[in-house]
Amino acid sequence: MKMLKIGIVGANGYSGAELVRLLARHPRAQLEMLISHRTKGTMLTAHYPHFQQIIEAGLEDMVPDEIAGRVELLFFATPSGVAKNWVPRFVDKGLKCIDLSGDFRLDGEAYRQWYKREPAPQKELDKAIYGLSEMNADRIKEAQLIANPGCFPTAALLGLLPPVQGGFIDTSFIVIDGKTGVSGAGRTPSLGNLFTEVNENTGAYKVGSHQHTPEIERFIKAFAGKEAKISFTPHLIPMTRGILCTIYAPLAKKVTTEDVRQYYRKVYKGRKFIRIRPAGSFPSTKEVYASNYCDIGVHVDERTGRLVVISAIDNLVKGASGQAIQNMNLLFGLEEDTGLDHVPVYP
Ligand SMILES: NC(=O)C1=CN([C@@H]2O[C@H](COP(=O)(O)OP(=O)(O)OC[C@H]3O[C@@H](n4cnc5c(N)ncnc54)[C@H](OP(=O)(O)O)[C@@H]3O)[C@@H](O)[C@H]2O)C=CC1
Ligand SMILES: CC(=O)N[C@@H](CCC(=O)OP(=O)(O)O)C(=O)O
Repeated sequence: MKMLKIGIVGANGYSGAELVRLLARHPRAQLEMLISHRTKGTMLTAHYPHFQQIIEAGLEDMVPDEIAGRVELLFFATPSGVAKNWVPRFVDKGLKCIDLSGDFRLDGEAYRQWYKREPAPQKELDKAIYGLSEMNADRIKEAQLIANPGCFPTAALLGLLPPVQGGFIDTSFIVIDGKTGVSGAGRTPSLGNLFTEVNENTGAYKVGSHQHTPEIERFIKAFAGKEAKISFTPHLIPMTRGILCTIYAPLAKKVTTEDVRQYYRKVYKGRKFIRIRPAGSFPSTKEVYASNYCDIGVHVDERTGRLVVISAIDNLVKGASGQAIQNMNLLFGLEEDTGLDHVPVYP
């Protein structure tokens, strides 16, 4: 069996280490190069002893010519602003790249506005295919460069797109209340992620200015053909993993909860990682913990004339590294769930 030679840039960050964890048991993946920045030259197990006797590899420096000779697929699990500088030279050499950051998800002008830095070259932005696996599989299969979706956009779009596509809701007034675990902020230390700041505490952040707002609006338009105006507010929750989005939108026609639920089932028929909850059941983050599932519950509120959608994912798996591997599987003609068929960890 031919193994895929894989490199991971940012292998000692949380999403990089999650790629390592999942790929270590992927039947077609060979972890050929683990690359980092400040920690290059050290062993991965020096940072993550849980990999002892499983992945005993060193963290290497970013040397483009060497990488191009050793790997055929390169994941970037680096902060936004890094991949855009490196991806062009790998794409030119024919490598396939999957970027977990926001560098290739927006058009240049929106990136400049929301990320406050210069965008990637237009040639690469034009090449990038948005990796929302359940909605874009045909294009992902043909891609050379995949822009892996953000964690909140994954939960929000998988929850929102079916009722937008079905014409069930008015897209001019969508409210998304997002909640995230602290691992979403990565392993690089910061004041706001100290135990004392986060424990027994909950608050909103980046109100009206979160970089995932234009990403969600852009891909509602791309996948459902509708202009949308969303109000998205993220909240930091004292838990390690998980994203829960509670979405409210005015109904555009008279429907029952069962009508809407049946429509979701039709849209996601055959999609292994989407679980539509039965009547009266709504997801929580623990029910998808450490798995690639996205669980969705829906409710038509007849009193207010609004649709309420609740979607839950694990931010590091379906919200980042799991979906990136799902896209790798699509890209290399493998079954979509290869190496990802994990049962959620509960409790
Ligand atoms: N955490 C999450 O839940 C999610 C993360 N993402 C995205 O994934 C990316 C990584 O996030 P996360 O894992 O949380 O971040 P971390 O802070 O945990 O890790 C960042 C990694 O990037 C490396 N790095 C930093 N700067 C450079 C550079 N200039 N060149 C090469 N490597 C560099 C670091 O290496 P070193 O430590 O050696 O300097 C480290 O390995 C981000 O773009 C994030 O937005 C997307 C969805 C969800
Ligand atoms: C808890 C926390 O801080 N989460 C991060 C997750 C976003 C992320 O990972 O950034 P990009 O998708 O834009 O690359 C945030 O809300 O900014």
